[in-house]
Amino acid sequence: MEQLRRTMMFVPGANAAMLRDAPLYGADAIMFDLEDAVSLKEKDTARVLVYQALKTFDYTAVETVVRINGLDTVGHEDIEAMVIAGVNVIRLPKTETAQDIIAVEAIIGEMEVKYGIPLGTVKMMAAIESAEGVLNAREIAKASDRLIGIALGAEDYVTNMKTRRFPDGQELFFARSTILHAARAAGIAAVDTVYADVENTAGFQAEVRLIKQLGFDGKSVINPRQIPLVNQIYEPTAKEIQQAKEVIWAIQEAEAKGAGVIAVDGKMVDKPIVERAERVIALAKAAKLISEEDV
Ligand SMILES: CC(C)(COP(=O)(O)OP(=O)(O)OC[C@H]1O[C@@H](n2cnc3c(N)ncnc32)[C@H](O)[C@@H]1OP(=O)(O)O)[C@@H](O)C(=O)NCCC(=O)NCCSC(=O)C[C@@](O)(CC(=O)O)C(=O)O
Ligand SMILES: [Mg+2]
Repeated sequence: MEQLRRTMMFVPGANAAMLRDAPLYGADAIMFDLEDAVSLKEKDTARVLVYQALKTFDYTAVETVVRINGLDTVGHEDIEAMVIAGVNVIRLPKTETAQDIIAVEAIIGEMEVKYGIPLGTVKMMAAIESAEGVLNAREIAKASDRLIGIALGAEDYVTNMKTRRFPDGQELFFARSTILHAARAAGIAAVDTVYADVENTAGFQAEVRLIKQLGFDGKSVINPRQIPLVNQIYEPTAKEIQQAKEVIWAIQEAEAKGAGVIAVDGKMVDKPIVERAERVIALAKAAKLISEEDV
């Protein structure tokens, strides 16, 4: 079954109530934050709270991700606690080089051996948040078999680029395109950045439509209100599902007859079009819009 990564909700690690309620809002993944949403004096508290939350609450309906601190601060302690707690994915912020990934991977592996967890259980994500990271995106995306995706961290990125975020997102076009290409070349997910203005629904929807058009798998979000807005834009429509089914039925019929290229509704259907139709069906099944037996 296709793993949906339309919405990855940041949850500040030191906020106990948010940790408890986070799985109730329908995000595909919850990203517990030990990094920038946690003040320096709360780093240890947040680590303990997230550890306890992972051990106590029922997060089986979501993918669990923890954004750790860098290895130059308390990242090592974060990794150890999260591997024991059974997190699905560790996200490294501010990734600049493939070596950053290799260093974190080595610690995860060491912890899995130390605590008797099968090697390779804990997956990784890399957030790219600087010019250096964007320029190295290709090597970063291929640095480890544990990587399930790479993400853009645009607030840090625009700061590094000596600009700010604008409504049309032009300042992010190179970074988004580069990260997407790196992810696709490595066969992993591409996750877009947060949208800070929680009250601006129209601006948020416009950004989600743009990143879907570019090809991102989904977006990091910071507030439960943003989740249905993303999911709704990402969900295949009834018309798209019907068209996808017709393409698949037509190609199945053509193959049975030994035909090559065919037409559906006057439009040529070939291999890439069939692949896209199959993806629509896979996404519709993962979102439970149609049953597993359908098509
Ligand atoms: C934005 C706001 C303050 C608004 O507060 P408000 O109070 O107005 O929200 P309301 O809508 O009124 O809340 C209604 C109910 O939902 C609950 N609720 C809200 N948010 C929830 C949530 N996230 N998780 C669970 N529960 C939640 C709330 O507790 C309440 O529950 P209840 O009282 O029971 O009704 C709040 O959302 C919030 O703190 N967000 C997280 C911010 C954060 O994590 N930032 C760090 C990550 S970005 C970064 O670091 C940049 C980056 O690195 C990114 C990259 O790399 O991509 C880069 O460089 O770009
Ligand atoms: Mg950041």
